[in-house]
Formats: sequence, structure tokens, C-alpha cells
Amino acid sequence: MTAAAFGKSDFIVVANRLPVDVEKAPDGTLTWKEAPGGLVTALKPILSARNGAWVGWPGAPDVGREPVEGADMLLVPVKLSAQEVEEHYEGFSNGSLWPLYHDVIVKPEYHREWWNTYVEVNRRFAEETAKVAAEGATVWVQDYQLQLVPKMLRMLRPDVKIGFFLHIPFPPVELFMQMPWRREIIEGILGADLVGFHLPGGAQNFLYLASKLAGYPTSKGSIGVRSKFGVVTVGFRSVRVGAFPISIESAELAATAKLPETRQRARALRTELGNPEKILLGVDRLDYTKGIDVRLRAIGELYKEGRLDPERHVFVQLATPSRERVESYKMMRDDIERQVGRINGDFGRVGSPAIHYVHRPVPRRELLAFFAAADVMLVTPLRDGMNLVAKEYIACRNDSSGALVLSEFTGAAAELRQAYLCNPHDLEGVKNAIDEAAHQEPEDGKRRMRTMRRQVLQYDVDRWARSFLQTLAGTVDETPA
Ligand SMILES: Nc1ncnc2c1ncn2[C@@H]1O[C@H](COP(=O)(O)OP(=O)(O)O)[C@@H](O)[C@H]1O
Ligand SMILES: O=P(O)(O)OC[C@H]1O[C@H](O[C@H]2O[C@H](CO)[C@@H](O)[C@H](O)[C@H]2O)[C@H](O)[C@@H](O)[C@@H]1O
Repeated sequence: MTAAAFGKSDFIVVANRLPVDVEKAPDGTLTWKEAPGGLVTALKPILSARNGAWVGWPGAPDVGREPVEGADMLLVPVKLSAQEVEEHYEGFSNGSLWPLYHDVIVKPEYHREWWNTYVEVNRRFAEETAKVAAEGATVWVQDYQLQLVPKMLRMLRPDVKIGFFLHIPFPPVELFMQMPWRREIIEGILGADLVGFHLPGGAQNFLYLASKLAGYPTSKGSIGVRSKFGVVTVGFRSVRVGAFPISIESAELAATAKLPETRQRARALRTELGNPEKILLGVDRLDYTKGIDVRLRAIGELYKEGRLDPERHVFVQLATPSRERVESYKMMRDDIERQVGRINGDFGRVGSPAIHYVHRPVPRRELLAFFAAADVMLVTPLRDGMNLVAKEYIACRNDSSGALVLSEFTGAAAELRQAYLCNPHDLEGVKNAIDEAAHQEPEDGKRRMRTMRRQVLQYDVDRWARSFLQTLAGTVDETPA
């Protein structure tokens, strides 16, 4: 008998999105479509393996409230009205928190109505979770859209064990203090038993704020040095805080990239691109944090200076549409498409552009064929929590060929030290990194790639989830008297 049959579950993931988008046809039938994004990519296999429940927004405003039986997990849709989507998802999550947590690359906006809706939607998620959680269940709350859920859920269901993981950077105190509702957010997260970040720096920022802003005693100086954890004492509870860098399904990706049909498709892509000497590739959600404009500017200048040849070095940018109703995203799309047009106008030929730009999500198999075909992968975010694309590319390089240009401002850069690392704010530095990667000695490239592959294959998403969940399972025993 499955947990779904009882309508209660022992293991629940709570995330802004369900791992599918649901579309309702006029006759009432539902169609399920794979949803893009690193969080979904990372957690789906773990839930399927554990027969758990996933509480989330189905991505369509008028889908019903009843739990829907998915393939092999219980999917619990949280219905959001169009106004709630506008004020919680587009507004407070992606117009206030996302830019604030990503170094204020665009100016965050703070509106009381957005905040009120954020509180209301977080409450709804907590209530739905409280309904489906079995006695003593483990609940894993994900990301910046739901930072108030841990505290709200604890008040509704003190029996459950709560983990919280932030997938984006947690900012330094100087930036976080801008947030008008800063104390409420820290208190909300502190409802968890275990709080995880990608990097020790995020954990340290959080510990500092818990102590300075909210006044809780914290243990100091141990993160990333002697032990992975810091501890915040909240009344009689201990909240552990640590770094758990996320990863991917490395072995599965490597195996799929090795399949004859993937390799054949990779060869076909090279032919379709006019058999260039080198394929350079970018794969991102169309987001201003990803530094797509930076790499376009660098490539344009490298063509101009003759360090790359548009006939021999083609660049493919695959860009998934994202958050298209948020103003800063609209402006960025226009800017990037103008840049692509200008570079192709200057350096392309009829029937053979220098830059191939696709503004659509690419099916998974096709994406892996692109990774297998690409000689140089460009990952140049101005700030990124982790960046799974960098790890996916490495997993797909079964013969250890290829080169990764990687921004120092990604979480992935902490692990992938053999990449061509660059500072995305230093255009000359980015150009040099691309130039070096495109002209690397094959043996040097293989040595670099082999080291990065060892890291990515060893530390996969399963290891990430197990390490977080095992640490969470230990939290109860460590509550001080
Ligand atoms: N154009 C695209 N087509 C298909 N999948 C994409 C595309 N762009 C990104 N993805 C996928 O979305 C995920 C992005 O994760 P990540 O790099 O961590 O950044 P984020 O979660 O911020 O978008 C990866 O699994 C990647 O393969
Ligand atoms: O749900 P969306 O608004 O479409 O956005 C997609 C996801 O983007 C963010 O991903 C982050 O998580 C990745 C995995 O940990 C990480 O590699 C990346 O650096 C982050 O940007 C976001 O955090 C998710 O909530 C979104 O679902």
C-alpha cells in the first residue's frame, strides 16, 4: 500500500513548483508537461525512489486542489490565483528576493502588497503540507519562494522534522539589511531543524544574521573548517546550518551521452552547423544573472580582433524562456536579441550565422547531444547559486575532451577548479578564458576534464540529498537540554 493510498506521506518535498506543469484543456482533461529548472532536475529521482509526496504550484492558475496521483509520487497541487502568481511568484519572489540575493544585479523592488501575498501563499503551502504529512514525517522545504513555511509548518505540526534548503546565494549582511521584512524571513527559516546552502559563505552569512539581527546565540567559526555545521539556538531548539553543494544525476547523464543515438545526433548537429572546427555552447534560462550578455560581448570582440574566426568557431546559445512577465526579464531579452542580431550582421554570412540563438526549451536528449557536440562550454553568470549546466556538460564528456569556461561567481566554481575560471565583470578576462579554452592543447584539456569528471561523477545528486537528509535525521538527538 502506498503513502498515496492513505493520503498521508512520511517524506514530503515542498517546492514552489510541482515537477510538472499542468495544462487544462477546455474539455477538462489535464496534460502534464515537464517543467524546466535545476531544482526539478535535482529532486525528481529522489522522490520517485522514496514514494514520497511533492507539494507545489502546478504552474496553471485554475487547476483543482485535490491531490493528483503522479507517475510514482503523490503530487499535491497548491492552487494560486492569477493575482497570487503575480504578487508571490513574479512580484516578491522574482522582483524582490531574486535580485536582492543575486548581488542586486537589477534593483529589487519592495512592495507591501507583494509581501502580504508572499505571507499568504507561504501560509497556504504550510497548511497543505500539514494536511498530507503523516505523524513524525520528514518535510524538506525548498528555496526562496517559501522561506516562511518552516516556521508556519512548525506551529501547525510540531511533530514533523523540517529541513530547508536555499538553492540561490544567501547574500551578505550589507545587502540583506535592505529587506524591509528581514527579521520575519530569518525567523521563518529558523523554523527548520536543518538549514542548507550550496556554499559555506551562504551559511556564514545566515548565521551572522541570526545572531546580529534576530539575537539568537550561534556557534561560530566551524563552517567549512573543522566541521560542516554551525548551530543557532532558538529557545529550546537547535537549528543546524551548513553547506550541501547540489549536483546532478551524473552517471545517468554520462550513460545517455554515450548511447549511439546521442552520439549520432551530436555528429548530425555538427554537420547542421556547417562542420565548424569548434562549437561553443551556452545553455541557460534567459535570466539576467546568467551573464549571457557578457559572453556575447566577449565573442563579438574576439571575432573582431581575429582571435576567433566566425567561419571556424560558431556559438550556439540555447535560452529557455523564463519569468517573461517580469519587466527586467523582458528588457534583458530585447537586449540579448539585439546583440545577437548585431554580431550576426557584422560577422555572419547568408545561410551561415556566427551565432545560433534558440529561444525555446530543448528536449533533454537533444540537450545532451549538444553537450556531447560542444568543444567549449560557456558558463558566465554574474552570480549563480550552483549552476547545474556546468556539471551536466562535464558528465557528458565521456572521452574527457572539451573545455569549460566558468564564472568564479557560480557555486560550481568552488568544485570545478580545473575549468577556465573567469571574472564575468572583467571582459578582457572572459575573452582570454574563451580564447584559451578554444585553443587548448588536447592533452592539457583532457587532464583538466578528467579531474572535473571525477568530482562530478563522485558527488552526484543522490549524494547531495542523502547527506542533507541523513544530517536532518540526526537533528532531534542533538537538541540541547
Ligand atoms: N534551453 C534549455 N533547454 C532545456 N533545458 C535547459 C535549457 N536551459 C537550461 N536547461 C536546464 O535547466 C537546468 C538549469 O539549472 P541551473 O543551471 O542550475 O540553473 P537554474 O536552475 O537557475 O535555471 C539544467 O538542468 C539545464 O539542463
Ligand atoms: O521556477 P523558475 O522560476 O522557472 O526557475 C527555475 C529554478 O531556478 C532556480 O534554480 C536554482 O537552483 C539550482 C539547483 O540548486 C541551482 O543550480 C541554480 O544556481 C539556482 O539558480 C531556483 O532556485 C529554483 O527555485 C527554480 O525552480
